[in-house]
Amino acid sequence: MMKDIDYSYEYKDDDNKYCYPGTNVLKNKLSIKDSEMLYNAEREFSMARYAALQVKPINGDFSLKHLREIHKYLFQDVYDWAGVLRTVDISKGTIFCLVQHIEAQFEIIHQWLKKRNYLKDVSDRVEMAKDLAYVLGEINMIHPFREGNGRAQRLYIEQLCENNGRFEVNFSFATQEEMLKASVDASVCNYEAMEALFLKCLIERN
Ligand SMILES: Nc1ncnc2c1ncn2[C@@H]1O[C@H](COP(=O)(O)OP(=O)(O)OP(=O)(O)O)[C@@H](O)[C@H]1O
Repeated sequence: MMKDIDYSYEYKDDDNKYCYPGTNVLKNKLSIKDSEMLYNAEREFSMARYAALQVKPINGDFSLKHLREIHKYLFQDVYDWAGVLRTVDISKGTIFCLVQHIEAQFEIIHQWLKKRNYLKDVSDRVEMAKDLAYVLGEINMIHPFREGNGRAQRLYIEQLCENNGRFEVNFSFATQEEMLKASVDASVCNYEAMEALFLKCLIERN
């Protein structure tokens, strides 16, 4: 049973620069000033871009630059700051990485992956689930962007699987609640729920 925590974002005052004055609506290229309309439009645009990247991924070295390129592609229609690291500290019950540590913290994960040849040699499904759970749990805690972290990091993970060649990951096999619980648990270095989520979502290719 999940604790009753408010998972909406909280920001410091300097978040104002991301939003239209007096609102919590993110400034956007579509000039939408209604939060529900923006939510829907942003989902539609990013879904189309997400599908395009699934067909033709952005090649990269799984560095923060690579993740930024993915985010930029996904949100290019909606936000000027697509692909740009956030400049405001954020929390959702969980306090995410402080702005000044984002690059260094991501580099730790990048080096971890590099040492493991970007998981290219993993052939065991359980081992792959364990490694991906760690990577996603940690990247989620970094939360490099003001919005759109979930979508960008899921694509990044899909591309890690693609790079391995033996596995595919289909996140639609897990619910949003399962992802949320797994993410919250991972924030205190408990990766069990995230591993279980990957065991549900990882498919072995023929
Ligand atoms: N309290 C929390 N602790 C840790 N992770 C959280 C928390 N609340 C949400 N998350 C995770 O943050 C991610 C969503 O981040 P964000 O809202 O920036 O991305 P999004 O792409 O806009 O959303 P979504 O993942 O719903 O498509 C999800 O993976 C979610 O599980």
